[in-house]
Amino acid sequence: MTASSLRGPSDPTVQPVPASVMEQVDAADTTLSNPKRAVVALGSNLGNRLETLQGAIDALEDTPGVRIKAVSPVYETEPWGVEPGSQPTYYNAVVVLKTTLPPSSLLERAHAVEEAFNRVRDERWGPRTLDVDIVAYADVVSDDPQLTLPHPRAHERAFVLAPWFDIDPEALVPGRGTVAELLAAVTRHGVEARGDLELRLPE
Ligand SMILES: Nc1ncnc2c1ncn2[C@@H]1O[C@H](COP(=O)(O)OP(=O)(O)OP(=O)(O)O)[C@@H](O)[C@H]1O
Ligand SMILES: Nc1nc2c(c(=O)[nH]1)N=C(CO)CN2
Repeated sequence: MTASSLRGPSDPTVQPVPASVMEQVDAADTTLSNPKRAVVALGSNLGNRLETLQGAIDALEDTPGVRIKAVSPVYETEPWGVEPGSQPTYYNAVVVLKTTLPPSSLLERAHAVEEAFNRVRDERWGPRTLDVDIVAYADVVSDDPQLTLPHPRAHERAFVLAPWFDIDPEALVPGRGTVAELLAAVTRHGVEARGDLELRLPE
């Protein structure tokens, strides 16, 4: 549907469509014909971590309007933001995908995938079977607390930047700089590549 097909001035029973609604309709049209690139970070520190990360990748790929384009190596990482030794280590990975979903729908899907893997939300940065964060969506910058883009802490997390750099060394964090320079500025202590483990790109 285009803006002009909705406006139809010849029918007097048709109410004018507010400009804000038309902007949303046009934006959705543009997204549908022009898939956007998004970067999603995955983490798990409870249960079978590798199986859970693979399950999350497969579930994302099973989403209408989502195609996974690249899957990073697996990193084993010390829990960030909590007392050292207070939680099991994480497995972390990053995927790059193309999507026709708008950012809010991609987040909804991310939450549904977390729930499918029995994610419990209690304490902040508590241990979890699965965390699915939207790291970046095209070049969108937003401070909406429901969906802040890029992710407000991604630029300071080696467990996000290192796997992201591996699959897209030229990547930019909108408003922050290149992944390469951000990665050079953070400590990689406690962030180890697990070359013996592998996540598959869905077929
Ligand atoms: N870019 C984003 N990706 C995922 N969630 C986000 C994002 N920006 C804001 N949020 C909001 O953050 C809320 C808390 O998310 P979550 O429980 O995954 O946080 P967390 O993983 O414990 O911590 P962190 O946000 O530091 O990774 C979500 O309900 C979501 O609405
Ligand atoms: N190493 C590591 N630490 C974390 C992680 C994570 O994925 N990996 N996720 C968190 C909340 O999103 C908090 N701390």
